Amino acid sequence: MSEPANDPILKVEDLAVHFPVGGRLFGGSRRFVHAVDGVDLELKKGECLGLVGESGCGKSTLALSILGLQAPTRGRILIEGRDISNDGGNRMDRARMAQMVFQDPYSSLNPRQTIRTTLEAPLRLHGVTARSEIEDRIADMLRRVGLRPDVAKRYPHEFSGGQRQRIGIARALILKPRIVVLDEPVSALDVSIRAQIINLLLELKETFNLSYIMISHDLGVVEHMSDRVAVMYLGRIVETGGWETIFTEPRHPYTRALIEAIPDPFRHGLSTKITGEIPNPLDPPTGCSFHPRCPEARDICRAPPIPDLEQIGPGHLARCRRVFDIPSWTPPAF
Ligand SMILES: Nc1ncnc2c1ncn2[C@@H]1O[C@H](COP(=O)(O)OP(=O)(O)OP(=O)(O)O)[C@@H](O)[C@H]1O
Repeated sequence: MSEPANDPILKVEDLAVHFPVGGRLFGGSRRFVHAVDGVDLELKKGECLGLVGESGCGKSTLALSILGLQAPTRGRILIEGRDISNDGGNRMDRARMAQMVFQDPYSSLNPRQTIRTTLEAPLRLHGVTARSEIEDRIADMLRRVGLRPDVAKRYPHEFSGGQRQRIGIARALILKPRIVVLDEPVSALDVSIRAQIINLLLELKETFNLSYIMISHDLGVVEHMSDRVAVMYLGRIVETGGWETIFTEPRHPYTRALIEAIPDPFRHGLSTKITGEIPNPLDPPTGCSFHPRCPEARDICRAPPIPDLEQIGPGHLARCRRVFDIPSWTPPAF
């Protein structure tokens, strides 16, 4: 993995996204889901940040805010130092800065459009109108993702899942964005071609000096791709650090449980399951929101307020009151 440069290309400061939901509390006040609740993070140039956590923890809402597709309730998003939190009028600029590769290559491409039309649309929208330039850029991008330029005249149904994901990657990169959000980019693909797509994404990151935010519930994929990892639970980051620190010395009991749940092929696909359900986000537990599922929870964990995200080592932060009291972690025996 290459050493990323130090400058942050993206800074997220105290970001919150609260969605109003049906029903009112006794007394008439509205109810809100706190999908993202006070997230701070930085993405350095050339870095891949893995964003992990179970379904419903707020990963997609955070990603959509970064892409400008979801207005924040509170906080700031700075791309290359510019606050873009509420500049909806600058969507065009934002599309040049940040793009997304979607999880499902089957539903993310329009079945009625040729690949050329799919790749041409963002170029035209951003003022590239000369036919020869459009042709050159489409052909170049298709080659970069490992496809022949003549596939441009074909339709999505003519391609396999892996080829469609290559087309999805070409669409995300055609405007030469600086940041790419990868939303579970290989989880819908055959296991046999996942490694090819992961390697392609790593190669393109170097070629175009991209910075990635990689969303996944699958820590196995994140381990391969990420320089740093942020673990989310119920709208908040509960642990963050370099990938090696997170995978070899996780300190938050939730991170440990996620790592222990990585399916291990040597154990015939068996893995430890995290016990209990994610709490109802409309009625979150007091104190540490993980305490009802945490094997290390004590009374102190149940008491308000919510624990802070505290530095526990170089570049390593965790949101756990018992972080220095709980036993050291032994990696699962493979
Ligand atoms: N538009 C919305 N209106 C109301 N609640 C929403 C909305 N979008 C998301 N939520 C809620 O916000 C919380 C976070 O959802 P989000 O989709 O961001 O989680 P996620 O971690 O990306 O999950 P997944 O991995 O399943 O995509 C969930 O409780 C979800 O039900």
